[in-house]
Amino acid sequence: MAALQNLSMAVGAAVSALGTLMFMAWSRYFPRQRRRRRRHQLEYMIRQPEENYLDRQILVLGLDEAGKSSVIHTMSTNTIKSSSAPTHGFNSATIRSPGLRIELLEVGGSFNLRTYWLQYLKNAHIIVFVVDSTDERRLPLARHELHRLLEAAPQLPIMVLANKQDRDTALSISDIHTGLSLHNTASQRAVTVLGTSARSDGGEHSTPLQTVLSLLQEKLHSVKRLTQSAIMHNHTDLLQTSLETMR
Ligand SMILES: Nc1nc2c(ncn2[C@@H]2O[C@H](COP(=O)(O)OP(=O)(O)OP(=O)(O)O)[C@@H](O)[C@H]2O)c(=O)[nH]1
Ligand SMILES: [Mg+2]
Repeated sequence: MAALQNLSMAVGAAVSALGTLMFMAWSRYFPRQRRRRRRHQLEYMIRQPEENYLDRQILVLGLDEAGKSSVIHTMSTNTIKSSSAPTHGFNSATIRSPGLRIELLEVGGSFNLRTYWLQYLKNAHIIVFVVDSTDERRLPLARHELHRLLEAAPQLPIMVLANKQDRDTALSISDIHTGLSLHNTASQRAVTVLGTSARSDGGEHSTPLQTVLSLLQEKLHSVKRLTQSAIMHNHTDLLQTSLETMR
């Protein structure tokens, strides 16, 4: 009888120890699961706005001294820079606006760097081609470089900025348009030419750079990017079939 009593006490103690262990395991495991779930929800909420952005790139090209860095500075900071050093390589700034994260990327305009321009077309959504309106002597060279881009990527929108309109010696927008032979472009899309100044408001023939930025933002909501195979020289026949959507 005593042996039976001892056995039932031992079984009772074992059951209670097991119950305690199971309770401890349960209470440790579930709060951790809940914490993990809450952390995932939080991470998702933090990531959400990023996922709603469209990443867009504006490729800013043009001859050396045209004013590319100055234009990028004014657009991205809404301030005027009194001087600017030549870009040895590239230079960039990021602008955020509702639904867009825009990278303004300049590749320097010196002779050596111009040979690399075409390599940057594949990531661009729009080209902004900056021309020094006071540099009449090099307007034919600017035309040559611009038409090289137009031929390499006929589908890519291009906006030309006739910059330095604040200067007395600046050519008019219509002179720049003619000097760049834009009426001769075989490309299907019209190339917009806007007068600008990165130094001041540029007077009555200028479009403020913040207005230019708004126009670009509008365009960037709808543009597509070209695939690598669409960036070619003299093989425009394949271009029609090589467009891909961004998302
Ligand atoms: N008056 C005037 N000067 C300008 C304007 N934009 C740029 N500049 C000046 O022109 C010079 C060249 O400007 P940058 O912005 O460095 O030219 P860039 O096209 O970036 O030149 P690279 O980097 O060498 O290819 C600098 O001294 C600028 O201050 C403008 O709208 N008006
Ligand atoms: Mg520069």
